[in-house]
Amino acid sequence: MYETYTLHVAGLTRELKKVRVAPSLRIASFVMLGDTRLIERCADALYEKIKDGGAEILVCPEAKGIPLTHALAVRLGVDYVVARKSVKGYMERPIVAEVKSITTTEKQIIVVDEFDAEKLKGKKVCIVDDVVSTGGSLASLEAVLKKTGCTVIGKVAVLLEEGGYSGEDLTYLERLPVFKD
Ligand SMILES: Nc1ncnc2[nH]cnc12
Repeated sequence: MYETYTLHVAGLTRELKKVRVAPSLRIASFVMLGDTRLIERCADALYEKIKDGGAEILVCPEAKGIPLTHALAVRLGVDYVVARKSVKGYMERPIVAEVKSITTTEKQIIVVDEFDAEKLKGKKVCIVDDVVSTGGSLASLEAVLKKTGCTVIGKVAVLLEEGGYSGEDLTYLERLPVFKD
């Protein structure tokens, strides 16, 4: 049996499973994939916070934040790019950076290919993610984006997890604790 953490976000309540990610660290697992009501409500709430920010395109790291990014992009009337976590066979001249993550022990990468880089070039970009924890994915994504010639004008997430990222430059809805036991 799992213990749970009760999350209140965007007017909804969800029970998150506490899962162990290290010998003395459990996180409350936040998976919004497939939860249509939660995705839509969070997109509404984030839209209200960033609608006047001037974003011309959104970027999200795959995978859990993709439906949220789609919902937010529709509200803003813009397109989005999904930064992938592996180099695909069809990618031309991929731009790659390494990622350090709280949930994954293996080495991870983040990658945008030339086709997506072209969409981003010269644009005002807002990065979207479901949870920001250590900020590792954000930092790697920003390193990749720098090489595409776009300008990151904002960063948004549903949750800021107590994982080391200051959150000063992040627009988010709620904070999420971690459990050191
Ligand atoms: N609490 C969490 N739930 C799901 N994914 C995460 N990534 C980092 N922290 C997370």
